[in-house]
Amino acid sequence: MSPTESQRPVPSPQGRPLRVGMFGGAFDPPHWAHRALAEVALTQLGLDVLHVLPTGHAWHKARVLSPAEHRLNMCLLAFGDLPNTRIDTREIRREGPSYTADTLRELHAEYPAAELFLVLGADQLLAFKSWVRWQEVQDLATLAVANRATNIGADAPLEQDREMDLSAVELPFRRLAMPLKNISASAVRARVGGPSLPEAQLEVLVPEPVARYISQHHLYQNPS
Ligand SMILES: Nc1ncnc2c1ncn2[C@@H]1O[C@H](COP(=O)(O)OP(=O)(O)OP(=O)(O)O)[C@@H](O)[C@H]1O
Ligand SMILES: O=C(O)c1ccc[n+]([C@@H]2O[C@H](COP(=O)([O-])O)[C@@H](O)[C@H]2O)c1
Repeated sequence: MSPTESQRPVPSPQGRPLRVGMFGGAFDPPHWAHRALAEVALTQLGLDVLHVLPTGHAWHKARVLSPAEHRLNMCLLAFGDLPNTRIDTREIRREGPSYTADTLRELHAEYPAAELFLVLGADQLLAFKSWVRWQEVQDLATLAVANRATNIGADAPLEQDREMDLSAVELPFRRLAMPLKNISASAVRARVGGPSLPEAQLEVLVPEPVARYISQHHLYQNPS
């Protein structure tokens, strides 16, 4: 099955509502922690389908994202072989900012009887109340959250293992159990843009086909 979104309906399971996940991100580039998060969401939430959505216009990010075409191609390479996973291009085709509330509303219309899950990392849970129409997001989907190491800057050492503190979060959310992976896309971009890095070293941070794509397309030579 082609991993890009298809109009083919997801078969209805017997005796329970369909379980549909949404996992959005800049994916600039997609890295191993993104892939691990998609995998634990699929298995721990028992998803019938997971929509992976590269962001279009990320209103909340200060930097300009790499062209959507590259981020989409890298998502196909990073997630394309996962079962029940569709790389969904609607946000990169949408005019204007990517608001998760709009995407979830569309998914709700497409899967009217389904249980929706929004898959995210702890940093985004902590920022959740800054999201546009976050109450609507919460009404439409269960937040499914993996923890993240506290030190996620570009210079973070890979072995950092302190979890973000979610104890003050008053919103209901479901935890996903995932070993901490101190990887961020910022760190990947910084490493590629730093002193020359063999492709093999990049594979510690991103799946091998993504590492090859980054190198073939000379991405992140001038990190921001
Ligand atoms: N190491 C990680 N552990 C857990 N969740 C993560 C991790 N990296 C990213 N995520 C989650 O994946 C989603 C998409 O993240 P995004 O594409 O912005 O990657 P990022 O590594 O945070 O990027 P950047 O460093 O450019 O801000 C978000 O919900 C984010 O919280
Ligand atoms: O809808 C919003 O206002 C909103 C604000 C911040 C982040 N999001 C979404 O959260 C997802 C992860 O964001 P990020 O910044 O970690 O790539 C991605 O799908 C974003 O579009 C959405």
